[in-house]
Amino acid sequence: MSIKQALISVSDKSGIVEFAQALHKLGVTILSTGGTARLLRDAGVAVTEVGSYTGFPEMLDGRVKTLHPKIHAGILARRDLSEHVSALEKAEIPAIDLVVVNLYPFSQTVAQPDCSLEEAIENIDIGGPTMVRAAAKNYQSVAVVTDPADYPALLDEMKTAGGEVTPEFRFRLACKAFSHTAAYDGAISNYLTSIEGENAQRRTFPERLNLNFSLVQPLRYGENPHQQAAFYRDPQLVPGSLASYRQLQGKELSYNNIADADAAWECVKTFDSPACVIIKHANPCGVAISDSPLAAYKLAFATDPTSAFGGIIAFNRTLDASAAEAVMSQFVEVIIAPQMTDEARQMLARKANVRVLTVPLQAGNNAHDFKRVGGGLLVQTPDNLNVTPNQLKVVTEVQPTAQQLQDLLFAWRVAKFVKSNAIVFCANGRTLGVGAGQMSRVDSARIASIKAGNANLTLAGSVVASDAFFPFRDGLDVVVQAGAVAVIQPGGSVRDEEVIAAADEQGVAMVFTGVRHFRH
Ligand SMILES: NC(=O)c1ncn([C@@H]2O[C@H](COP(=O)(O)O)[C@@H](O)[C@H]2O)c1NC=O
Repeated sequence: MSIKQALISVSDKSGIVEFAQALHKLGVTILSTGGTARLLRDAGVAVTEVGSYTGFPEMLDGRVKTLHPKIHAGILARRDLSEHVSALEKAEIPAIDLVVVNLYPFSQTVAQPDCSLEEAIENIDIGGPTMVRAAAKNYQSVAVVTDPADYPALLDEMKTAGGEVTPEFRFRLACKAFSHTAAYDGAISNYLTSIEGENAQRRTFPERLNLNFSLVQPLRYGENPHQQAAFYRDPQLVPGSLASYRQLQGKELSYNNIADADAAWECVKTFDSPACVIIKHANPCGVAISDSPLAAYKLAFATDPTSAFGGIIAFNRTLDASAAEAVMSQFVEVIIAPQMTDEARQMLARKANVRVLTVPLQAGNNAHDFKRVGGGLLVQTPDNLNVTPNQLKVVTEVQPTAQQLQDLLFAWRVAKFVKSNAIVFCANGRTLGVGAGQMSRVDSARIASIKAGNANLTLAGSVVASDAFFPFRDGLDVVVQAGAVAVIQPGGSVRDEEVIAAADEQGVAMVFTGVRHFRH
């Protein structure tokens, strides 16, 4: 059936005038609430105010506007049931065929640091969700639009189908409407269960945590082929996050591709100089900074050419043709950069299967990290701490040189992205050997030095980072014997004295960060 009467009541008024004008041209009668009606009338659109339509003026500072049987019966009546149709006729209530509503901006209001509880409560929309839910429930007869982005598609449908909207489109709109009210109520619950005290102070973690993510795409499979998987993203896109990727070419991204691409992108983003990060199985197997993407790539690759095979490679600068050509000479699963030159894109296009992503280089962090455990969810704030040179404490007789200090900070940044226990040897802005994910720190130290040897890289004169303190001197002895002359670690072990003495005994410099970077 065609749309004859619409009710428009929106807080976000973007695009509403043009939309209402188009509806009016299509012969639709428009009902509207206070502010929306004023805006439409001023733009020359004929509207009937809800108060005069119901004969019941808005009251209680707008708390009651549309909450009236004439509105809700008009929305909820089933057009396929003669009893409903005749009940409307008997009560002289015209049907409402289209509901265009978006809600009071609750999330934006409570995001203000000085938002009071009273303000928050006043921004809980009551009449809006009631209409949205009514219209969505009755989607067989009513179309409901909660997102201005859907105005053009609705108009297109109406224009091509003589004022009608297809049942499929109405169903999709209804799904979106219920998701809209669910997210809205979730935000209210998160807020109310996180406040305490007279000043509505917010705790980081609400008593009820309502999460709201939207499907980007189902994935072919999960971590293994027998597992099903999908990728969801935060509807409030975090600036510069992997989820804002654009895929320029290549096969469909897999579950592991996305997880590794995230590790690569988060790591490469932390560097200011041109950097390249190569990830395998969630760990960096090569990281370097240099004066160009090509130079950084070559150094990163040389850390561990064997492991780099089939890696995920990220850059923090525009990928140019020379870097693209070099990367294409190895087997690579995913390439990520903020932009690509046209020449680089042509170069990459020669291997059509390689997945190529661009992600805007912006600073942004997830508010929370999540890890699922049996029957529960671990939630924490992200590890977005970066130590500065003045936070470092030299604990040995030998001081690090300026170059060593730079390399120690570089090694420390890399170690943050290596699974614990992490040991990272570096020199001159590049990794030389990475020991990752071992149950003992001393084994990680041995593995890192073995890997450097396998890649024909000398550790003589290198620096080394340990993501957490050395519990005994044995780990330190291994890295010093391998050639390290300066060490960065958090400190804080009960045996710090023993470890410092070991460093002094062997004439190496050691600095404490006072911060640990476990990563599991
Ligand atoms: N109280 C009601 O009956 C009611 N009916 C609609 N609203 C909301 O009022 C807003 C639009 O108001 P206005 O047209 O006055 O700018 C919309 O976000 C809509 O969801 C209401 N407001 C709050 O509950």
